Amino acid sequence: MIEAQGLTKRYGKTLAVDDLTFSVTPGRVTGFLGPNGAGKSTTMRMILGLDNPTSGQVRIGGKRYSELHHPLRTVGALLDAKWVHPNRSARAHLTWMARSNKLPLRRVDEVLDLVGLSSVAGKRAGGFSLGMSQRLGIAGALLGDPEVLLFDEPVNGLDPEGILWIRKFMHRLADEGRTVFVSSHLLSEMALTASELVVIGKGKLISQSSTEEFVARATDSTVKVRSPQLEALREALERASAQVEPAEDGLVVSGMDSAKIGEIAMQQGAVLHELSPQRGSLEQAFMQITGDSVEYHADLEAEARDVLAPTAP
Ligand SMILES: Nc1ncnc2c1ncn2[C@@H]1O[C@H](COP(=O)(O)OP(=O)(O)OP(=O)(O)O)[C@@H](O)[C@H]1O
Repeated sequence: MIEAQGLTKRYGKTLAVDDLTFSVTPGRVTGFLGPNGAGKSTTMRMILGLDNPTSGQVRIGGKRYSELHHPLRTVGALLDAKWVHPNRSARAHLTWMARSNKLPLRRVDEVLDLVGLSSVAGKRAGGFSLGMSQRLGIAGALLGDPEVLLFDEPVNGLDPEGILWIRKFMHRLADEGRTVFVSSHLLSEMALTASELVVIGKGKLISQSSTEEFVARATDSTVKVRSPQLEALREALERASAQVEPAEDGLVVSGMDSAKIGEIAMQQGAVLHELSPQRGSLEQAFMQITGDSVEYHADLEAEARDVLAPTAP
């Protein structure tokens, strides 16, 4: 469990983190979402005691980082995958970490196996691809078998296979009952990875909710309906104050949920061939919620375009 209370960090004139209050619970992946420069890394550094808050506090399992007796057994983190000494092998790097933190050396081979690096354990980390470096970073985070894990932009720059691996691995860690907090500016990625979202912009909390709620709250949900008795159904829905638009082979209904639409269809004796809620994307949700902030809006629009754009042939 991570709990931030009024967490604030000022660097000179820059208010990097502004009165953040949120909590991250065990057993699920919580996404920490916001555009570049929103304050995600600064928040993570404060959670890990690498930076002191200007005001407010953050606790892990009820304690400040500096109060933890065995920090690596409580919280593991991947902040920058490339900080490993390039001439050290993966195994030598993890052994050094285990020794300096008084962790059992048998754990080194266990974590190498967990992240699938056993076969390259003796190779120089400097020759690793980004994906392998991320795995090594994750192995380091897992050395102390901690309950709480923090990952800062873990999929940045990875190929689709690497992204999928990280996503599955995070789900697995959460399924083991751990607290998994992962930052990203990739909105689509977070929709697939996280079931809970802490969303920030300009250092401030925009929302904390389930990913589903975040999208549902911020986008207009509609329901697609197909029926052989379309006209009669359309009239009945309009009489019940739903907004109805024609679609290619049916209707798109807003202002009414699918349960109510199904009841009205039954009363009309209309057969339903389709009754499917259409959800907006996380991108739309973020745009809507942060729409009043021109700076972020532009930034996010560009990001959403990058995320969603098909790659050029
Ligand atoms: N050590 C520092 N000194 C001065 N300003 C800083 C420092 N660290 C961060 N900042 C500023 O604080 C703000 C938040 O930065 P931070 O790196 O936490 O954002 P972020 O959401 O992690 O973005 P990114 O994904 O680009 O890293 C930015 O305006 C940044 O320039």
